[in-house]
Amino acid sequence: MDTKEAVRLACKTKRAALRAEDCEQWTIALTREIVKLSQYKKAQKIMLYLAMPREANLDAVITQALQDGKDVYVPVCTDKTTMIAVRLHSLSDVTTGVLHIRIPNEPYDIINPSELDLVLVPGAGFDYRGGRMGMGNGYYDRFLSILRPEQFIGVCWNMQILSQEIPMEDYDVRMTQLITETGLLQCQ
Ligand SMILES: Nc1nc2c(c(=O)[nH]1)N(C=O)[C@@H](CNc1ccc(C(=O)N[C@@H](CCC(=O)O)C(=O)O)cc1)CN2
Ligand SMILES: Nc1ncnc2c1ncn2[C@@H]1O[C@H](COP(=O)(O)OP(=O)(O)OP(=O)(O)O)[C@@H](O)[C@H]1O
Repeated sequence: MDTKEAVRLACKTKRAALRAEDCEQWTIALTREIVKLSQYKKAQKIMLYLAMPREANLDAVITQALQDGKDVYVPVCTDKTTMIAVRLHSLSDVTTGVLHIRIPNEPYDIINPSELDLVLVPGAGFDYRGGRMGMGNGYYDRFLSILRPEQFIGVCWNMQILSQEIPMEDYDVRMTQLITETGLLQCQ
């Protein structure tokens, strides 16, 4: 079996090779799939993420959620192991963080993770059993460890779901559901 780092590199390489035009098309379908989810409709406090290039993009979902009057939160990494959820009032009220990801401008309005109704979780790759390959710092594993599985859904492009199982450690948090541009998938 491949090592976790080999799988991570393969996932990141495959994502980096995607065409921007394909990602734009998929974003339209992904947005539609997310906003029709009952979990999305029911959620008042929702954590999304500000996508990196080629990553499943949620900007249109964020715009919709703000319009729907939901409280929107996005991740901010404050050190090598800690990630906090910070309120976002507008997609234009952001700056670029050290990881070259957009983050909200300070001052931060931070929410306790347990108060979130729904967390949409990014990943470099997922498998059909809900295994997740992240960016390698364990930020989401720590963040999600105190939440119930119904509170979070993995988000990626359909081509990022691997047929091989992602190597998982004890601390890795499994998804029970994945959402892609082709729809919702219940993990086995
Ligand atoms: N959009 C998004 N935000 C997120 C995550 C994510 O996966 N996606 N994260 C999920 O945990 C956290 C950030 N984790 C990250 C960990 C490592 C790298 C990283 O290594 N990036 C570049 C190098 C950094 C740079 O550009 O200087 C790389 O891929 O080589 C990026 C994000 C929180 N925010
Ligand atoms: N709950 C936890 N408690 C302590 N350490 C953890 C925990 N979860 C993960 N780690 C540490 O984080 C490191 C990275 O984990 P992993 O490779 O699974 O990250 P990832 O899920 O891919 O990254 P991310 O969540 O940041 O996208 C591991 O070496 C592990 O030691």
